[in-house]
Amino acid sequence: MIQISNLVKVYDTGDRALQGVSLTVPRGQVVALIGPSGAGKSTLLRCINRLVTPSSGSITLDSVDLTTLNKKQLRQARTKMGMIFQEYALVEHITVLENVLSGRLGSMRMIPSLLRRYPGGLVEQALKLLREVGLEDQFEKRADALSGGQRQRVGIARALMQEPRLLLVDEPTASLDPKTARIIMRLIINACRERNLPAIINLHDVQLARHFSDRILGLEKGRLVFDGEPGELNDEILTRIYGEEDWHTTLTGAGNSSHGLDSPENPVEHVPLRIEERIDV
Ligand SMILES: Nc1ncnc2c1ncn2[C@@H]1O[C@H](COP(=O)(O)OP(=O)(O)OP(=O)(O)O)[C@@H](O)[C@H]1O
Repeated sequence: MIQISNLVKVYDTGDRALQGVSLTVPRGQVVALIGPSGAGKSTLLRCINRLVTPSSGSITLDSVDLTTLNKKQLRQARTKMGMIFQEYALVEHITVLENVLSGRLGSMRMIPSLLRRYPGGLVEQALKLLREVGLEDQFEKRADALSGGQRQRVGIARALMQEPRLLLVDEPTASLDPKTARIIMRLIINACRERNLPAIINLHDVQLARHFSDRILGLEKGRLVFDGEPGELNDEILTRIYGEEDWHTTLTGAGNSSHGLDSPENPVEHVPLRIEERIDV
């Protein structure tokens, strides 16, 4: 469980990116974080993994206050936070398998980690994760020989390799086509369901957020202006978060046939990937 209390971040430039954000995400809950550009979504994720130092407030992951840790404790805490990035952040010149294994480097002892000597059990675990994301046949390929969708699958497997207690996901689908985006979201959701893993997913795509998350948080100018179930999102709330727009088409999917998403009242709970989804991307 992650608990955030009255989190404030004021950058040196004076930008007040977060202005007192409080929230609790219990185990197993998948939360979509939405909001306009500059609302503070990335800052919130970066405060949690402490790439950014909060100005005040507290962030507690499984009873450990992340804001008061020294360097060594922080390194340890980070091993329990799996990150998935928009641009994948893979090491291009090494194999898919090595990229997945690298998820474990942070929790290995110094010398084996420097030499990248992974115990046999870890290799089996990485291969199992590659099977889970549908990439078992590609384990020897170099990362730079993969498509965007395949790269994101490696990113997911690498984050899961950490055996995290929390997943932090920053725009996982922004560089992908709509169908691949759905496949990737489904993989993330299924992984969380299976592991009872909480996740905070920063998303620009409101339809994907409504379709795949358990809960939606709306940030605007550093403040939480919505916290509710996907089905509660309506024109009025979207206007509060993003400003005036014809939100009807976004909410109904009208005029956006490429997504063709189901209604949030009938969400995808745990959907196995179809055969073509395992090999297409
Ligand atoms: N390193 C930084 N230094 C100074 N100001 C920053 C820094 N990073 C972000 N900001 C400011 O903080 C505010 C929130 O930015 P943030 O990137 O968290 O928003 P966001 O919701 O993630 O936006 P986007 O959706 O465009 O990525 C903005 O006003 C931004 O200009």
